[in-house]
Amino acid sequence: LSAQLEMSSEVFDCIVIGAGIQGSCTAYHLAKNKQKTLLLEQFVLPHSRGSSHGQTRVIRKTYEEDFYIQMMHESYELWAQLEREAGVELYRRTGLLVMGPENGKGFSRLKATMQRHKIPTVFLEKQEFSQHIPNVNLADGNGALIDTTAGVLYADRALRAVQRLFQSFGGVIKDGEKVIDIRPGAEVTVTTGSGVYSGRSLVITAGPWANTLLTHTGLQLPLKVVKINVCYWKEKIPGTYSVGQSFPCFIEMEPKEGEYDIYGLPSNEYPGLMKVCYHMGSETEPDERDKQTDRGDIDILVRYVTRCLPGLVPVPAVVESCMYTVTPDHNFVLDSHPTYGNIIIGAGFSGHGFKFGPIIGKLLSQLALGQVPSYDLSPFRIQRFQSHARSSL
Ligand SMILES: Cc1cc2nc3c(=O)[nH]c(=O)nc-3n(C[C@H](O)[C@H](O)[C@H](O)COP(=O)(O)OP(=O)(O)OC[C@H]3O[C@@H](n4cnc5c(N)ncnc54)[C@H](O)[C@@H]3O)c2cc1C
Ligand SMILES: O=C(O)[C@@H]1CCCCN1
Repeated sequence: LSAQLEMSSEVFDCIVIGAGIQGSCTAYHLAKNKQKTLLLEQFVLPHSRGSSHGQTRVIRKTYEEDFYIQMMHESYELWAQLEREAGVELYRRTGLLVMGPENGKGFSRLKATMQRHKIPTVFLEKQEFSQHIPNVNLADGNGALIDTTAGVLYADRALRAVQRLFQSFGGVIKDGEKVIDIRPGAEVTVTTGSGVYSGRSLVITAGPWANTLLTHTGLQLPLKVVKINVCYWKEKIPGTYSVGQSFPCFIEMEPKEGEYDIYGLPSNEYPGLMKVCYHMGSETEPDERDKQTDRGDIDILVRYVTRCLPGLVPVPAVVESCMYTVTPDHNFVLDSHPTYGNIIIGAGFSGHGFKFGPIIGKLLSQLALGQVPSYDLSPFRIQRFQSHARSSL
């Protein structure tokens, strides 16, 4: 068999494993910087088995942490640049409505951060809420604000555009090639089902499969993979919550129905259906995703839709599947390997990484090139997990 393997004699400047949004954006930045780059993907592209598929994602600056807001300023610029380079629309501005307990820690912190960073925000008083946002019930004691710069990213379209641009800069994509071995060294050797490749540096952006690949490098991260039921709900009157009616995306912080946020996007990609999801799911093996049939999150959503979104039929009409790879603090992992400096890791995007794709790609490419990253990456270091045994998840 080994004689049949393609023994690549050329050495790449960099090999990227995983063609989700993070790996594709990293490969794009590397190729644009004239690095000879190979992007390896286990499945035939496009596929819907990881975390980056589906039509839409929320983009927002609405974060409690300063470091995410700072990165999002540049990420918006980089998305706009990608739109220009690819000649396609990737972003649609809708605004983002955030509702949460007025005096709760999360909502107060969010409000303060938005004001401090001067993000264009409208604060809605209880009495004017229904005039601005019809067909939504604001819970007693909840405050509401709108980040007017937020919107929707066309995810599938964005992924294709970034991969195409990467190829236009001379990058090589090999899909349907699962990496089965990694040999660290000054030149890292990567073996797939049909080839052996070497690179001066390696970036691992394998989404839910991060720990499977990291096994080959003697490292395990405290990551929990969960299956998300992506629920679409039918509008009783078509268009009630539609992007055409200027209905915004929304996040309900600390909902009465569950421990985690509930969020939604205006009806758009499937006319007459609005996407409303729970920001957590049940643990799964990435290769056996659909063995996970827990519907506890859907029960939470049914109660929420009944209480807050009276214009929707409170039974999901369409349920798609996606996975989150969650770290204990829900912050990303952006770091070099603790033992092998030329192996770079982007992982644990915890269900909120898509909007950061272009800036994460830039940061991971800087790490791969041995450059000083343009943001302080201390919130994303592997070292922060030292006190976390895997079992503490
Ligand atoms: C339902 C849902 C809603 C979300 N909503 C938002 C949102 O509104 N806004 C937002 O910003 N983010 C959101 N996110 C999060 C965002 O989509 C993810 O953070 C992001 O897609 C993660 O990308 P990734 O490249 O790390 O992972 P992935 O897309 O999973 O990519 C990893 C790739 O690596 C490949 N791979 C793995 N192992 C190997 C191997 N051995 N050999 C070769 N290839 C391999 C996989 O096949 C896969 O293609 C959401 C996620 C989900 C699931
Ligand atoms: O990243 C986001 O914006 C979405 C909505 C909120 C929860 C996480 N996923």
